[in-house]
Amino acid sequence: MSRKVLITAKTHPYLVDQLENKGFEVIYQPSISHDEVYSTIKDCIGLIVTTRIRVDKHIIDQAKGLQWIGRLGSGMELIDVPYAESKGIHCVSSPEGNRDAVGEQAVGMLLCLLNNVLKSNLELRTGIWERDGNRAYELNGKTVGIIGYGNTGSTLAHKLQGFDVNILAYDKYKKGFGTAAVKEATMEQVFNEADVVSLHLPLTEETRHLANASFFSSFARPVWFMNTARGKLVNNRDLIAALQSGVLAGACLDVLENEKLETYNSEEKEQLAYLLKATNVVVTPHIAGYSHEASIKMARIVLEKLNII
Ligand SMILES: O=C(O)[C@H](O)COP(=O)(O)O
Repeated sequence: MSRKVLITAKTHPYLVDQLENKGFEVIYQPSISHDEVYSTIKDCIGLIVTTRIRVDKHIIDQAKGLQWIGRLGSGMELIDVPYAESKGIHCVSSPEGNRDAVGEQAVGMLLCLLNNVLKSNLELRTGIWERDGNRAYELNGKTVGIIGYGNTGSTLAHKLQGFDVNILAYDKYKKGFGTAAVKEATMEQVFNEADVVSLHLPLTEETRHLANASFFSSFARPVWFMNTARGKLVNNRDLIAALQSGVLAGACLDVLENEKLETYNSEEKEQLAYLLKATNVVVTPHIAGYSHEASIKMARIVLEKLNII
C-alpha cells in the first residue's frame, strides 16, 4: 500500500520530519498548482493543504487511494468535506493550532487602531510630530462584541480579559458557554451595546456578506469593526460606505473580500486604495493565523488528530 503524502503548502520542517519518521514518503510541493495536484494525488494516501489548494470533487475523484486530508489551519471552505467523507476520506483541520496567533493579532490590531499607532508612525516618517490628532481611545471600559464563539472567538475573549472590557459573545449554534467574564448575548444586545465588534465565523452560504449595510447600520453607535476571519463575510462596498459615512468608527481587517490583488478590477483597486489610505483602518495581508509557532502547532494537531503521533 502507498505511503505517499502530498504536502501542498509551505510548512514547518517538523511536519515532514514527523511523517518521514513514521515511514511516510513525503512529496513536499509547496508551490504545486491545482492541476499538478490532480496529476500527483493518484497514488497518495494522505494530503496536507492550506487555502492554496481547492480540494474539489475533481481532485477527490482522482485520489483513489486517499485516506485522509489534513488542513493546516481552520477554514474548511475550500475542501469538499461531505464529498471526501462520502468516499471514506477522513478530513481534519487544526484551528486549535492558530487560534492564539489570530487572537493575539486581533488584540494587536485593535490596540494599533485605538492608539493611532500606524497613523502616527506614518506621519512621523514624513516629519510630522502630531499629538492632538493622535489622541487614543482606551479599550478600558469598552464593550467588545464577539460574533462566533468557536476557537478564535473564545481565544480573543480570553486574551481581552486583562483589558477591563465588557465582553459580549453571540454564537448562533452554541449555547450555555457564558462565564463570569464573557456574557452570552443575543445579536440585538451586541447591536445595542458594543463599541467594538469582531467576526469569528467560518465562510458558508449562510455567513457570506453577513456584514452588509443593514448589519453596519444596526449598531446603536459607531463601532470599531474587526475581521480576522474571512473577507467574504463582508460586503466591501457596504463596509467602505459605512466607514465614509461614520456609521463605523474604524476597522481592523486581516482579510479582504478578494485577496488576489492581481485580479482586481478598477472598483476593487479603488476600494483597496481607500482602505489603505483611511487613517481609521488597519489592514494586514491575511497573516493573523500565520505565526511561526502556529505552523508547528497546526502540524502537531493534524498529526495527532490523524493518530500519526
Ligand atoms: O483558516 C485559517 O486557519 C487561516 O485563515 C489561515 O489559512 P491559510 O493560511 O490556509 O490561508
